[in-house]
Formats: sequence, C-alpha cells, structure tokens
Amino acid sequence: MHDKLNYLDFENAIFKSLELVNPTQLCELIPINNSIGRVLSSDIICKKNLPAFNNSAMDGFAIKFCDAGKTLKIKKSIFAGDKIDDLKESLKENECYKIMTGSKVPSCVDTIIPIENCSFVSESSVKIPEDIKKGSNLRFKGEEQKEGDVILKKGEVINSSIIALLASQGIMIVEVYKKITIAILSTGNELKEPWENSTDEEIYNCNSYALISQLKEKNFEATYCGVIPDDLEKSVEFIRNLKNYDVIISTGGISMGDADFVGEAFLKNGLDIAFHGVNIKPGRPIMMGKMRDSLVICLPGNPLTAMINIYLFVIPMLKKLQGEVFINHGFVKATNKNEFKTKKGRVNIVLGKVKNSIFEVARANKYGSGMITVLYESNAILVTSEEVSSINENQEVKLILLDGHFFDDKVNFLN
Ligand SMILES: Nc1nc2c(c(=O)[nH]1)N[C@H]1C(S)=C(S)[C@@H](COP(=O)(O)OP(=O)(O)OC[C@H]3O[C@@H](n4cnc5c(N)ncnc54)[C@H](O)[C@@H]3O)O[C@H]1N2
Ligand code: MOO
Repeated sequence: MHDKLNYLDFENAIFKSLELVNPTQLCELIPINNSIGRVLSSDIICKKNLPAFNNSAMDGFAIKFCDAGKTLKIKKSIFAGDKIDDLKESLKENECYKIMTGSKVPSCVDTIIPIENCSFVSESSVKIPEDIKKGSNLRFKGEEQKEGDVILKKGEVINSSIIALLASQGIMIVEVYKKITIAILSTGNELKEPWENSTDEEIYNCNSYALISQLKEKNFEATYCGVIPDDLEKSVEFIRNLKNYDVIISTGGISMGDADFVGEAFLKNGLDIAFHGVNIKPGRPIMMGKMRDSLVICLPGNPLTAMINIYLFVIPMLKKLQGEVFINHGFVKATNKNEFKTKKGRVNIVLGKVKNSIFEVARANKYGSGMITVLYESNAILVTSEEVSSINENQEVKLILLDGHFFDDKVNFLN
C-alpha cells in the first residue's frame, strides 16, 4: 500500500461511512432488569393510563371547591389502593374526605387541600382555608400518557428512565435488537500485551484495550482477536481465519510504511474499499469498506488518533448498525480561553477540556497523535473546518463532549 492516498473530505467521509451501514433487523426478548444500554426494536404503546386514575398528590382533605373557608365533617379516610367504587353516596353539604397521597379521588370532589394548610384538624372535622385554588393537588387520569399513545420509539437506547416507563406499563420482558458483534485487532511486531515483558524497543498494546473500553462505555461488546503480525501472508491468513463479525476494527498498519500490510491483507480477502484516506488531522490514513457481510474499519495505530476517530466516525456507524435512532453527535457551545493555531487545509480534531462553558485547548494544541495522556486530560473535542488556521481568544466554539449525547438530526459541529 505505497500508493499515494487520495484524501476524501471530512463531510464526505462521514456520509460514506454511514452509507456503508445497514441497520440490524435481528431481535430478541430480554428481561428489563438486563436491558440497560440495549436498543428497543419496537415502539412501546401505552396500555395503562399514566396516572391510571384521578388521584391525590397530597395527604390532606378532598373537598368540593364551593366549601372553601368552611368547617367540614370528615366522612371517611381514603388510603392509596382503596377501592372507592362503594362510595356511591356523594358528599353532602359541609362534608369532606380525609385522603392520602396516591389515593383514588371520588368523582364528587374537585380539590385537595394539604393537611398542613388546614386548621382545627380533629378526628371528625377540619377547617378549610378561604384562599384555595379549584382543582389543586389532583393528578388526573391519563394526563401524563393516555392508553394508545406511543410512549417510547423503536431505536431508543434503554436507560433507567426508560425502565421506569416500561415497569409503569407492567412490562417485564422487552423486545430489543440483538447485539452486533465486533472484532478488535491490533497490528505490529512492536506490540506486547500488558501482562508480557517488553524491551525498550517494544511497546504495550494499549489500543485494543482502550477501544474495547470505549465501546463498552457506549454499550457495545467487542471481542479482542489478537495482534496481526507485520507480514503480508500472515496478515492475509489471520484475516481469513477471523470468524464472522458484523464489524472488524483494526488499528495500525494502514499508512505508507514498508510494514503496513493491513489494507492489502483485507483487499486480498475480498474487501470492497469505500475510502482510504480522509483529509483530517489526526486520522488521515483511516480506511473503511465491506468484506462480505462485515464492515471493516481500519484506524491508524497512534493511540490518540485511534481513540478520537473511533468516537467521531465509528460510534455513529455502530449506533446505526445496532438500530439506534440517535446516532449523530451533538455539540455544546463554549468560549475559547486561549488562542491556538490549527493546520489550515485539513479538518483538525483538537482535544481540550471544557468547564463551566470555557474551553481550554490541550497543551496549546502542540501534542502528538502518539500521545495517550492528552486524551486522559481532555473531556471534549473541537473540530475545525478546512479553511480555519486559528481559534481566537474568547471565540465562541462548538464542542463535541467525549461523553456527549447523540441525536437523530445531523448538526454542523465544525468551527
Ligand atoms: N510517509 C508517510 N508516513 C506516515 C503517514 C503518511 O501519510 N505518509 N501518515 C502518518 C499518520 S497521520 C499516521 S496516523 C500513522 C499511522 O500509521 P499506521 O496506521 O500504519 O500505524 P502504525 O505505523 O502501525 O502505528 C503508528 C504508531 O502507533 C503505535 N501503535 C500501533 N498499534 C498500537 C497499539 N495497539 N497500541 C499502542 N500503540 C500502537 C505504533 O507503535 C506507532 O508508533 O502513520 C504516519 N506515517
Ligand atoms: O492521523 Mo496521524 O494520527 O495524524 O498522525
């Protein structure tokens, strides 16, 4: 792979990468207790009104609004869970019910007064204040969600608030998309695993573990498949022997070096390349394509590059493949603290830290893509357009948070 690469522009690369992906259709049923991070594969329709019946939001007295200011006789106490259908007789003049939070409210009353707002409270009577609001402290049947409403859409990632909604509907088993399978590979004779001894010339394989962990943070499970040796024949064989994965992600070995065989090895295994080379910094040699039914994503070997490119490019692809609807990066706005230079003519991905809406670029933007600590020191990335050569002091900037949210609509996060 010594040929000079044609660098695709950033927007096109994002478009082409997403175009490669056909969302999974495979589903399974799982208990909600094990469903955090999984993706709903069908809409959830409300089958029990929220709330299910008119109920009291306070412990107090259920009255007719016209009885404001009067001393009322307490006819009965109503508790949450009580069946009150037997309260056939409606309240007579100067009568009220004592009622607890969450109790069904009889149809003859229209207002709830909290106990602490009343005076002369005894077992049998209570004085209602003068100044009250009709309908206060009542929660009405179906005011939150009505039977038949779509309360959750297919493609949403299950979190604790979604579990609250599912449980509120009496749903214990939910249909989700089957998890996509992802293989993680590293390349390079210089690599040792973290538990091995390494000489001064060797380095520890940090990419595989870092990428698997980032994927785990985003609810994906990846399998580590080992290190491809720097040898074309062995690389071809290594790839040929891989099991069928939905996605294969490698790092390293895709640039112009004499030992960069990864691209060729995938090609010899039938890879249909979508692009090799994107006009970005860092991540220029990035390569993507399809090999049979597998998506192949080859990231550069530099750890910082691999980690930010998997976040920027690959996570949206995996989300799409997993059937998610919210796949596009969102941004937050902040003010840039110190001026810094960027490389004009390329889209720059710049690391830094944002705190209280102030963005501070990492190490004056003079770090290398082989570094690891910079990533640890940062919580956001700033992406520049090709024509930008510096970001000024106090300039308003758009940032993608490294633990940011994803949306269904595409936004322009370029600065
Ligand atoms: N003549 C050119 N040389 C390079 C170009 C170019 O356009 N022309 N591009 C440079 C850029 S940009 C990058 S990025 C790198 C990427 O090259 P590769 O993808 O082939 O990556 P390697 O050479 O295999 O590794 C780069 C670097 O990263 C270290 N590495 C690799 N894997 C791991 C791992 N699993 N854990 C930790 N570190 C890893 C490796 O030892 C190298 O130091 O190419 C430039 N060269
Ligand atoms: O894409 Mo490379 O990581 O700029 O050095």
